[in-house]
Amino acid sequence: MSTSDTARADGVVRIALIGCGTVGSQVVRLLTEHGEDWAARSGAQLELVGIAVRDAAAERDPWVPRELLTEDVSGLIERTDVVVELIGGIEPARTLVLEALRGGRTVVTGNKALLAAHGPEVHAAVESGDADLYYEAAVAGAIPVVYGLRESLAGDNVVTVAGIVNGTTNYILDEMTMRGLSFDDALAQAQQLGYAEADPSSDIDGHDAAAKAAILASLAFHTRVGIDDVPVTGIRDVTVEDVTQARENGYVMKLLAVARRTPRRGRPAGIAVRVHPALVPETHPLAAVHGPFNAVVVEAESAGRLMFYGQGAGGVPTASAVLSDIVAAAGHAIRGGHAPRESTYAQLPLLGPEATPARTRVQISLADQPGTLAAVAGIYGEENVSIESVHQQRSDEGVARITITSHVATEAALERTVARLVAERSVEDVVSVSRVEGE
Ligand SMILES: NC(=O)C1=CN([C@@H]2O[C@H](COP(=O)(O)OP(=O)(O)OC[C@H]3O[C@@H](n4cnc5c(N)ncnc54)[C@H](O)[C@@H]3O)[C@@H](O)[C@H]2O)C=CC1
Ligand SMILES: N[C@@H](CC=O)C(=O)O
Ligand code: NA
Repeated sequence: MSTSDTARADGVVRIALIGCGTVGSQVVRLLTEHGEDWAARSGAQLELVGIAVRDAAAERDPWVPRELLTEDVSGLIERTDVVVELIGGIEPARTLVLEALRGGRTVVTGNKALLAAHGPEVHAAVESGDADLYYEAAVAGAIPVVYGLRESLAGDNVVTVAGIVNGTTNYILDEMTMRGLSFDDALAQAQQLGYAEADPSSDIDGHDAAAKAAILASLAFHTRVGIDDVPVTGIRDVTVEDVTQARENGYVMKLLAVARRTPRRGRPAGIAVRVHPALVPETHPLAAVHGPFNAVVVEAESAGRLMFYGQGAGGVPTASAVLSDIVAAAGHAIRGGHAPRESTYAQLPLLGPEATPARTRVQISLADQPGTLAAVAGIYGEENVSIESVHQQRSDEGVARITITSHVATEAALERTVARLVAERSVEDVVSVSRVEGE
């Protein structure tokens, strides 16, 4: 008898929770507080049969039933239909998720690190075990963007996905921009509020956003994209001066995950996925995303532009996404049917820097003499980078501060341009190089 046969026989879907931290504890609360609603919506009685923890004696939130705590994870998995993995990280999460799926148990997880690093293995286990995999919480917390791409946009062709998908870094950049807080103080607050990963360097260095970008790109473009396919720059080097100056010039600095499909403006077919800080015009909807909030803008051929906005981090909002997956899984266990499987039929190639579209805003200090600006413009021209605007801020003691904003060029051409600016004799300093997105 398979696990869903058992569930169908008695109408009870047995749930194992692995990990009872920021998100897991809220899942326990919501499961117990609103059990009647979940039963009515899924047609199943949801029974939390155990909570696997590392230390059963540790202090817990008052609503966590102590009698359900166990340190025997495998023993717990064997007794259940749906396994909710909320420990995070690669091991032992990978082994436990594979064990559950191969045993025919549906898995609900918020673990983007695991999915982005071991997606093929996890999805293969889904196929082998005839169970389902749900991961709404893995990308942008409460925002139903996994559902949106996997189900709502299954009848469309996505062209671009661009968003703020890490609450911690958005909180930090926002506090630096709006309140002038230092990076360290803003990070400490984000940790206290439960937004940051157990190891916050994965937020700050962009790896959490890169994992989410890989998952979003895989869903959007029906192509397998892993975390190693995503070039990433985090926000560790962003200073209060950078964000302040951006603001003075009509931009807001955001850590963006961007995934684009070409052909676009005559470039070859493929996809480019990136995570990096970028200047967004203050009139763009992403500029208005404050605090730990996330937003994902999707452009699709027929639907046009869609924007998903909401809370991307924090125990309670993330638990909402986990609960929606649990209710869907329970409904399928009782009534039949499956969640959509991994779709990778398109297998579009990943574009390198020579084919990846990008724009930059470069600030240089330039000797204020005849012909120096022409030399700089010549470098842009020779590298086939079209200049959108040139702005001279001031000229002190024979040195002019110039800001050059490019049109869309390739990443490689922009990198060559900057390297040549650094080597150009009349350029005293390349003060900053920022990506520009969203125009
Ligand atoms: N906190 C957030 O805002 C969000 C978190 N997520 C994801 O949800 C998952 C959980 O995140 P959090 O609750 O924030 O993490 P957390 O660090 O607060 O909780 C994880 C819990 O798992 C426990 N644990 C670790 N290894 C274990 C093991 N072998 N057996 C049993 N328990 C074990 C830890 O002791 C801890 O209590 C992660 O994959 C994370 O990326 C996703 C979206 C938002
Ligand atoms: N650490 C993450 C939490 C959810 O994924 C974030 O800050 O967004
Ligand atoms: Na989500």
